[in-house]
Amino acid sequence: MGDLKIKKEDILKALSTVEEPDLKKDLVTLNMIKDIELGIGEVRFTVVLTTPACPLKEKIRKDCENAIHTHVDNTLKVVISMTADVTSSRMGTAALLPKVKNIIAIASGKGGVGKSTITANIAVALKQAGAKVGIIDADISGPSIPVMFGAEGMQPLVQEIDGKNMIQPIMQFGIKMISMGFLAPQESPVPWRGPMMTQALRQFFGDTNWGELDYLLIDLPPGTSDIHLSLVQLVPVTGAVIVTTPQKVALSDAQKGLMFFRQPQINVPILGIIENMAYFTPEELPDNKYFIFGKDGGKNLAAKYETQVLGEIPLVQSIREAGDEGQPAVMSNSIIATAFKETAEKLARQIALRNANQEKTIRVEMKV
Ligand SMILES: Nc1ncnc2c1ncn2[C@@H]1O[C@H](COP(=O)(O)OP(=O)(O)OP(=O)(O)O)[C@@H](O)[C@H]1O
Repeated sequence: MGDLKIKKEDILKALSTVEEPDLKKDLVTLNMIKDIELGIGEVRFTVVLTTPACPLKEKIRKDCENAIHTHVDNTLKVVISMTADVTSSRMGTAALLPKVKNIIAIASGKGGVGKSTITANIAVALKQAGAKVGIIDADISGPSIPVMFGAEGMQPLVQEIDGKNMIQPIMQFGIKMISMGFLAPQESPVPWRGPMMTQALRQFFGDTNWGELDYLLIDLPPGTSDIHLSLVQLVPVTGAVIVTTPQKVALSDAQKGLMFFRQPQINVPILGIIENMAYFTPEELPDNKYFIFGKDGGKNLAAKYETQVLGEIPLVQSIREAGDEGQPAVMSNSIIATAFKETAEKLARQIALRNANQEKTIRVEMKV
């Protein structure tokens, strides 16, 4: 029977047998256990995860419960609170946006493969999991984010903060966002030159009041452009996600996009590939899959470049409709929502892993 003889040390000892499946260290060493409280016949504690969108949440919870039942007392009631403190790739040293923990570039080779759709849905999925999320629509000359969030015509306020005029991002569905679509009339025929686009991007980072964010997603224009170069020069980017369809032409362009980030002078890690329009499915018959753009293209690309597929999103009419109506499809209650949520979880996991590895590298460098 669980009673007062049980000590916090017994609980910690039991929990030190539970391994974080990705980080391959135990939860106590990783400092993930907080606020242990012992009551009569029960123990309560908090597990602090590296992301609220942790796909292994339930496994970790079960493993903790089993460890206490095995090593302490099998009649003890175990009450676990799960919270998250998102790890940062930026180690608090960044001059620009020091309170933004992770900056994620969402890129594609070819246009129209669904990059903005993926950005919008991943952002909502991360927010739904409990993360603080922002989006920069870096497609300066062809912004889609305002439409996808039903935010067309909204105009950001400008507020003076510490003597500097700062743009307040638009807040829609709990996500902060900025886009040229909020700042300039979209019918304008004026062509954007490279330096003007770079200047706009600079403003999105430096003159916008982002506050604290766990994930800032950057919806890049298709291909590789001045904007891509400006992005990596402006801020240390945590990692890039490549969106592609399984089609041959899209894949060869995706490959170029991927190689851009891998160049030694750019050196942005690839977090994974999202295959969009992986197959067509009529929503009422989800088991019927038609591979109209080809099959396994994303998988093969991931294998060739030693990265992973974060998700395979089907081509479904309601995804297009949701985009046009300004309510990302992940907000509906459907199998599509699940596909986006799982993709967001896999991405969050890769970010946490990348940050853990970076920490290791820094520690090793410091020892030398
Ligand atoms: N999985 C999907 N199922 C159905 N429609 C989709 C899907 N993904 C994207 N679409 C639709 O395809 C069109 C293009 O998508 P989107 O604007 O996201 O592409 P993009 O890669 O950002 O384009 P670009 O970079 O050229 O602006 C949109 O109308 C969108 O609603």
